[in-house]
Amino acid sequence: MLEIDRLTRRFGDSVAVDAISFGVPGGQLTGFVGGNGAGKTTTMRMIMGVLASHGGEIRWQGRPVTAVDRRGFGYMPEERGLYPKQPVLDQLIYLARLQGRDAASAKTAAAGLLERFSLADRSSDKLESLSLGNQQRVQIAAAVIAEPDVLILDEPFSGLDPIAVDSMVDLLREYTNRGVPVLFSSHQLDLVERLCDQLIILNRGRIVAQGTADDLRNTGTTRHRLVLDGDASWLREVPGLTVVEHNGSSALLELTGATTDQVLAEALRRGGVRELSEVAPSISDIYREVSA
Ligand SMILES: Nc1ncnc2c1ncn2[C@@H]1O[C@H](COP(=O)(O)OP(=O)(O)OP(=O)(O)O)[C@@H](O)[C@H]1O
Repeated sequence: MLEIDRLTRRFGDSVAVDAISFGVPGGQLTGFVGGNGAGKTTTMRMIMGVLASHGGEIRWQGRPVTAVDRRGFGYMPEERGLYPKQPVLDQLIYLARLQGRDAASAKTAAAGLLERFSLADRSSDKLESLSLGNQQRVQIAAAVIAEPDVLILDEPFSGLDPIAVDSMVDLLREYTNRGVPVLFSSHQLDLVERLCDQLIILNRGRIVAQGTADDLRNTGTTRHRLVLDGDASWLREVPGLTVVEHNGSSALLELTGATTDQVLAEALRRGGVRELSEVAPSISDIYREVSA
């Protein structure tokens, strides 16, 4: 378990990360979401020790993390970090050797990862000659080449095509199945909702929501879909509800005082009702609610 305890970082007078606490349990995929400038990258940099913290503690397996522990952490930084002018395979072999592998096993591991990401035929090409998505795949390979104990990935899915997203997902699952804690940031909320065991939503340096997707959905506002025979625009005049969306005979409602029975009775009085159903909030809805 990786534990973040009241972690804080300032830049000048502004507090980029404000005493945040959360755990990244082994075997779980934890998604880190938040708008631009929310503090995700800053937090990940502090976890990796590439940026000093101004307060709080990071613990790995119950004690303060050390430089030696961090050598076993795989990291994909936001600024990426491989050499554009070096051949892809050589860079991965170099990284594997830095982790103490012998030449033969470093080459096997590097070639295996390139194969897995369908890049075997680009092994001797310079990184910069690959498309951005393929460069991204190599960066991911670099983060996992040493078979890390912890994985910290800053936007690993950005720029990936759907096939590459699937191989990335398989890879992350492989690590969580081995018991590795995985923390990744993303702006792709649908993906985060689908994948993560736990979500952490950050806003202006603070955690504003945390839990499983179901936990978060339960805290969000439930809405109602009402589909009528005729036009639904009269709903805008009804007290005790807000029309969130209106399209012809269909409306998405937030009840702010009115009950479903009252809405149904009024709708029936005005004509036919085809549907009245509860709509659970999506993670995007919750994200908007807590980040407002
Ligand atoms: N080196 C730095 N010097 C000054 N301010 C910084 C520095 N790094 C980050 N910040 C500030 O800290 C805040 C958090 O930035 P951070 O990059 O951690 O956000 P983020 O959640 O990763 O955003 P994004 O989704 O845009 O990558 C921002 O206000 C940013 O401007």
